[in-house]
Amino acid sequence: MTVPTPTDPAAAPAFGFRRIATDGMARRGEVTTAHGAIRTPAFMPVGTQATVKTMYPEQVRALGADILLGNTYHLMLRPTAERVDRLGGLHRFMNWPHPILTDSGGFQVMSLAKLRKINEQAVTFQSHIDGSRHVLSPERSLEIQGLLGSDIQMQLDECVALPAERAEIERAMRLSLRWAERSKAAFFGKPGHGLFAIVQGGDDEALRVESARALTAIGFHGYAVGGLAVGEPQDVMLRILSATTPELPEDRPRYLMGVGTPDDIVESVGRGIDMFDCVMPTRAGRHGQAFTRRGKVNLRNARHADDPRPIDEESTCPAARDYSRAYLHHLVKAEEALGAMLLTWINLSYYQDLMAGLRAAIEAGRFEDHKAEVKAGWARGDI
Ligand SMILES: Nc1nc2cc3nc(NCCc4ccc(C(=O)O)cc4)[nH]c3cc2c(=O)[nH]1
Repeated sequence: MTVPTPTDPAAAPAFGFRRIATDGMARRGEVTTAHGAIRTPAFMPVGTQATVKTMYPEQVRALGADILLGNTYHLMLRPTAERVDRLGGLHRFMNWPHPILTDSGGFQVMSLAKLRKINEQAVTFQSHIDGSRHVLSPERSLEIQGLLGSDIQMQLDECVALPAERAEIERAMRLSLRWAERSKAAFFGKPGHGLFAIVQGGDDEALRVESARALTAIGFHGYAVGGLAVGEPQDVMLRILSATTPELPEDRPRYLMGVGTPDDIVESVGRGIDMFDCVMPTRAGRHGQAFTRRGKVNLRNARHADDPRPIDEESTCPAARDYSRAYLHHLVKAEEALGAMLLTWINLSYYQDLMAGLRAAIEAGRFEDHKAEVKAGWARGDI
């Protein structure tokens, strides 16, 4: 790997987080990175294979996204981190000159790879693409994320699906703690680049508190809550958040991995979470589903076949304002690519509008009122 030449410290701002306002547990903040600032609460569109599927990066930026998520697992297999590095890094490669967070690969290995084995040293697995064998250690994961040029790098961890035996949850949580120590020791830390630890502990509050306190004692630029959105009901996720976020430093960003629905996001912001990522808006868009201020709309449903109304005439998003439901229904039924493009645009625009509304409400000290207004919109049902 090319040894990362430390950029001129004066050139890149230090990695940082500042709280602008708080309202109960909800926080309005800003993360600063080498590639720009992130307004929080923030939603990160998922760009797994160096693209937010069906979207131009300029479009993603225009709808208000400050940061994208990339995946170590996918990019190490194809086109490989070394090739992306030779081509100038992930920002250059995908023409996204703004912040990028990369997941460390552990979760994707467990959900995608074949013949995977985990031990103290590393995860070994076979590529789901061509069956080639790979080893992912805490150190190799950060080497890959450094080659990609990721602004926020995640520690390698072990996430267990729920429900699970307490002994299994504890084993994985402790392994993740030891891997957090190794990650901190291995992190190069170019100016403006941060390393986030990941809290594990399943649905066990005591293990979650132990993990959060231990990671805080080690010290990281930010803290993710992992091991959720893995099949547990929303009330379990929220109970775990309520037990975990108070144990994390108030002056560092908190990132809830893989979450979630608009309701998950609103409830989690109210429990002190600052950053989110989820494939839901993009994947649902490719499957004919639209997220709107008045809830979800399934454009595959025949009831839309003659409906001339746009999805949301008040939206600033051209895809939500300038195209009829009848047309979207037609495109989806005909499996036309434009259907996936327009619905992905609609969904990401809605998620960014949701985040912008939450940020403004926290600044105005009216988070609870705004939460009630947003939920009332979803309940209207006249979509
Ligand atoms: N390193 C690391 N990464 C994670 C990613 C996650 N992603 C999730 N959940 C995604 C849930 C998910 C999956 C699919 C869809 C859809 O098809 O719409 C929506 C949500 N939970 C997650 C937990 C972890 C974790 O502990 N550690």
